[in-house]
Amino acid sequence: MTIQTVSTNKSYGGVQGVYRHASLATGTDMVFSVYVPPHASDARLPVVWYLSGLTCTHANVTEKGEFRRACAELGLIFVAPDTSPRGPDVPGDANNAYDFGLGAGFYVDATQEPFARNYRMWSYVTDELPKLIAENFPVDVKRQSVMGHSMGGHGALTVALRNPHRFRAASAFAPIVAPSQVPWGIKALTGYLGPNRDTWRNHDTVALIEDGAKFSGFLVDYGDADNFLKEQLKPELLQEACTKTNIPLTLRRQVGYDHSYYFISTFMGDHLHWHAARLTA
Ligand SMILES: N[C@@H](CCC(=O)N[C@@H](CSC=O)C(=O)NCC(=O)O)C(=O)O
Repeated sequence: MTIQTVSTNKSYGGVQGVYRHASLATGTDMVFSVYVPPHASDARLPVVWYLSGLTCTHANVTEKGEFRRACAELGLIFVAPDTSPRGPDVPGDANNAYDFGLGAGFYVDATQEPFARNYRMWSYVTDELPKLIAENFPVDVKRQSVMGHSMGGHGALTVALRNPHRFRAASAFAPIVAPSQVPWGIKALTGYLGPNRDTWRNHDTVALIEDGAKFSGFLVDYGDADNFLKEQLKPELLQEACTKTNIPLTLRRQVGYDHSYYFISTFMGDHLHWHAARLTA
């Protein structure tokens, strides 16, 4: 599997790169970013996966996430994939809405037409891209963790719950925790997976926990001035599910913060320290 370098820039002594490759999973070219901190030439470093939210490409967190200083200090590789396949032949939302189709892959493998061929973001982020990263960057695959924002927070939590032995830590900023119960998720899961709600449970954090999935613990931050909090995010449902099943959850209400990258970048350092503590233990 070959990758093409789009750009590299030195930052905090490491290298921020953007790369393109032909994805077998999605049948399209995909672009992702990787920050590699300064390291000894023979070192293998822990890797943090960051899954982005609706409307994002790799670029949003890369340009606004303010993760590089902490990653350089802590010796963490930071990988940011795109959120959907893209290209002239890739179908999107019928009305060009921002919450389905392009930029809104929801980290599932679609089974419904016309999305099933390209919208395979679950396979992409859990299988194809990890192999590509392992082949091309100095990662220690035994030390991986995952984090995300909003739709990407949903992705991070579901990826962790379904792969508890691969990921040593998982955290989220303002995640969608119960997509089966909120408008963004109902639209996406119906469109990609069809109307049978049984098939949605594997892609719903609260449902996965109710069905017995376990994880060592989560760190979740949300802002109490987030416009999406009450209708789409519902962190109280995650709290209830974790309490019932004894999954450790650090759920923090951040006063005055909204849904934006001003919020994410404020707490990014906290999350990376939390990940590093678990990745280097
Ligand atoms: N355009 C929409 C809101 C879109 C939005 O807020 N996207 C968030 C993620 S939301 C959940 O997944 C985001 O990260 N945007 C990119 C950014 O750089 O801020 C609307 O107007 O309501």
